[in-house]
Amino acid sequence: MTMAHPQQHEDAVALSLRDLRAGYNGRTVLRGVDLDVPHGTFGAVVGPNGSGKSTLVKAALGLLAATRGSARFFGSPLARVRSRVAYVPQQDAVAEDFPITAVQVVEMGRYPHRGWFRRLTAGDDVAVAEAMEATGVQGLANTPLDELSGGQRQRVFLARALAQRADLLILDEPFTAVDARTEADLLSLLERLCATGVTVLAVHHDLRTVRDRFVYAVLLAGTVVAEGPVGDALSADNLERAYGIAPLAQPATTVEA
Ligand SMILES: Nc1ncnc2c1ncn2[C@@H]1O[C@H](COP(=O)(O)OP(=O)(O)OP(=O)(O)O)[C@@H](O)[C@H]1O
Repeated sequence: MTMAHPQQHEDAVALSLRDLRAGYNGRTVLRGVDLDVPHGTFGAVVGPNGSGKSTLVKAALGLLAATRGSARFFGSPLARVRSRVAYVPQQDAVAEDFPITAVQVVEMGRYPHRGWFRRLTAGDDVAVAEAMEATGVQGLANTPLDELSGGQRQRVFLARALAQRADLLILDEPFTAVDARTEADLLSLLERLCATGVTVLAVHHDLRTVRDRFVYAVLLAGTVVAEGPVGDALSADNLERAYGIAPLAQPATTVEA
């Protein structure tokens, strides 16, 4: 029997996972995942390559069927609160030959509020324009997606999530294709969003950035090794348990996870 989600004030916990298990083709890659991501936190999911970070995100969002366990968002199944949860997929998951312009991608962020077949309102147009400005892609509005660089595309998908004005933003490796300056800009943007009460949960491989900039971390290695305030979750002991080495003690500035 799976553990029940504890009675929570619906806005205290943005994402709650209980005994989540998921995998591919009969192979389990994630098991026994219990997690409570506090609402309003700036959170990262870290762990070695293949530790199940993307799998966790996809299973939580129902993009991959969990083989056991459950996920709740703000105390409810995702279907009940879909407009409150935005997702920025890993860029290699985005079809490059999708015949669509940048602004059309960002407008998709409004569909959870409007439905697919309703015209966008003036309010939707404002949300789209603000999101494109915040991510610096307003000049690319009419450029086809397949003509954008990887970094530009990443900004456009972040703009789509911002346009949704969701309460929880889940991002899978949002900084992989962007340069250091853009990463710093986007991190600041996410921090500002967080300061307005939005929960951010980003899969991120750079442990130093996570330690320096994030507040909350989930450390994964096929299951949750640690979860909580960054300083506690990423303790030397926990990192050693997850990575088999003490990554932050290494001289390199980043550790691929
Ligand atoms: N579509 C898929 N089909 C089969 N196996 C998969 C699939 N996606 C991921 N896997 C496997 O599941 C395991 C976990 O993958 P996942 O992408 O969740 O790891 P990750 O922690 O996000 O890795 P990385 O840091 O390399 O992005 C890996 O062994 C991977 O090979």
